[in-house]
Amino acid sequence: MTEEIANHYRQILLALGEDPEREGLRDTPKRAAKAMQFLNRGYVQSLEEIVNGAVFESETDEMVLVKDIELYSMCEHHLLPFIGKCHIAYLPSGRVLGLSKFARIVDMFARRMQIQENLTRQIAEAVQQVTDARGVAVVVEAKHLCMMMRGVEKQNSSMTSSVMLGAFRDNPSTRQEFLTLVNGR
Ligand SMILES: Nc1nc2c(ncn2[C@@H]2O[C@H](COP(=O)(O)OP(=O)(O)OP(=O)(O)O)[C@@H](O)[C@H]2O)c(=O)[nH]1
Ligand SMILES: [Zn+2]
Repeated sequence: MTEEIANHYRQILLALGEDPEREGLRDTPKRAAKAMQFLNRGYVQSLEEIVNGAVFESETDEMVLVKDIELYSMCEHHLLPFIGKCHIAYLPSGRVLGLSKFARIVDMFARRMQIQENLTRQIAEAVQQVTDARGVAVVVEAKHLCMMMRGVEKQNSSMTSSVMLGAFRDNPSTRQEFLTLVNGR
């Protein structure tokens, strides 16, 4: 599979007028293929595998917030990166999720071709699924290279997307508490 992707990169370089056999580019198709596979490895992961049973019984029913999870994803329209942060909160109902697993869930969905809105929803639904929480809130803030280095060329714009499930959707004070915690840096 790496070899097949590398062959396509070789064709792209040729079509761009480059010489894929020149010294600096000789290994580039293979490197680029490996990099692209890495950036899309989320397709070959499953939620069960990454959570790996790290869901623990707990009496707590207070909001848990994991803030500033770094996020690197690929815009499915331009195959260019978008880069940002993800904040996840949930209201446990008898079970809590291992802390590192939030970052792993973010990565599993970010390492695919995405648009930010779908990524945000997939993260929220996965956390809901594994914790069976009373509510889940996810905010993603990201900068899209497709808007920065090409197209409209806006260097300072960023996009914020959110998904609120359960109590975060139904209860304005729960939602407000979350937004205050996220914005209070
Ligand atoms: N909603 C949303 N739009 C995105 C995301 N990533 C890229 N886009 C947008 O997808 C749109 C694709 O628009 P098109 O007009 O088909 O493509 P284009 O001609 O390359 O558009 P420009 O970027 O405006 O030059 C653009 O407006 C992008 O800014 C994302 O995560 N969410
Ligand atoms: Zn794009």
